[in-house]
Amino acid sequence: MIEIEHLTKRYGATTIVDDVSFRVDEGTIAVVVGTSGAGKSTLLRMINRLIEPSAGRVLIDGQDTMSIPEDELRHRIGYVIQGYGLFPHRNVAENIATVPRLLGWDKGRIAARVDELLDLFQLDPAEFARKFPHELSGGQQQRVGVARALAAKPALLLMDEPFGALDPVIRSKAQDDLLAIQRRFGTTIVLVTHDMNEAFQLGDKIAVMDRARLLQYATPAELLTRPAEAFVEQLVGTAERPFRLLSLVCVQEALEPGGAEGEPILVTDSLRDALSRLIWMGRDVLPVADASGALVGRVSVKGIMEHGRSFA
Ligand SMILES: Nc1ncnc2c1ncn2[C@@H]1O[C@H](COP(=O)(O)OP(=O)(O)OP(=O)(O)O)[C@@H](O)[C@H]1O
Repeated sequence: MIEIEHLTKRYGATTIVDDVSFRVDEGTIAVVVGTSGAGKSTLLRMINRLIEPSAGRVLIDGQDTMSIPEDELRHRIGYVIQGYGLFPHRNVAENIATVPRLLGWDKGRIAARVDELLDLFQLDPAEFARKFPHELSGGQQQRVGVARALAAKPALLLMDEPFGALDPVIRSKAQDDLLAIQRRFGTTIVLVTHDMNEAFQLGDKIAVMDRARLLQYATPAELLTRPAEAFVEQLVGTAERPFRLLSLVCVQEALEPGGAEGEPILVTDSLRDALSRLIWMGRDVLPVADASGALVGRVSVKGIMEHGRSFA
């Protein structure tokens, strides 16, 4: 668990981060959103002490980061930035091995971890381990950057606009991959983004910042249904509200008995996906299947609409 308490950064008379407090539970993702210059990156960098706070403190599993030597802290906290920050003269395997090497892992253990991560990020070790960053696409560099940050199994991963440079298709895949890997390793993540869709897709909790202050820290559903201030409401986008809410609910929640014609949708898909498919196919009902492919019922436009109205 990470606890941010009254964290503040001042440069001269200007306050960049103003008395920000929130808590990130173990194995969850907190996303920090807000306008440009709101202080998001500064907040993130105070967590691993790349920037020293003017006031306040950060606790990792109850331990004050000020009491942890800086190099140890950087090993315990992975850090991914836009542009990936890969070492240009080191190949992919060497890049990923950076922190395990500093920690003195033996060669066999490092090699096994590098292969495991390359596999996980769908980069064939035989093809990619010896390549240099300039020989990779942007999406591949991004994956190597995240793999490197995860190499020594950090307790916490900080990500500053990690997908900012990717095109929309690769970006969406990178977000899905991050979620899958995060669920697998149980990594705690704090991620900064400009992109509200990304915040809603990834965040267990979302922190909204504006002009150095934290306006609200809440689950995506709370942010949509109970915005603390007009600014939050505006940022979330009132027109998008029902669709964002539907994207947070599984088909399971609106499952009805009975069958229907056509290709089934999964119980774990979102109601937004289901509605989109229903509209596109010009149908009123779709069959629903579970992970094994067995039909378990159906979902209807009417049922989804009723669900959507219950949010209001
Ligand atoms: N070393 C510094 N000295 C003075 N002001 C600074 C310094 N570093 C950052 N700032 C200012 O602090 C404010 C917040 O910067 P920060 O990068 O944290 O914002 P941000 O929310 O991450 O912005 P963006 O989304 O545009 O990256 C900005 O107005 C910036 O100009």
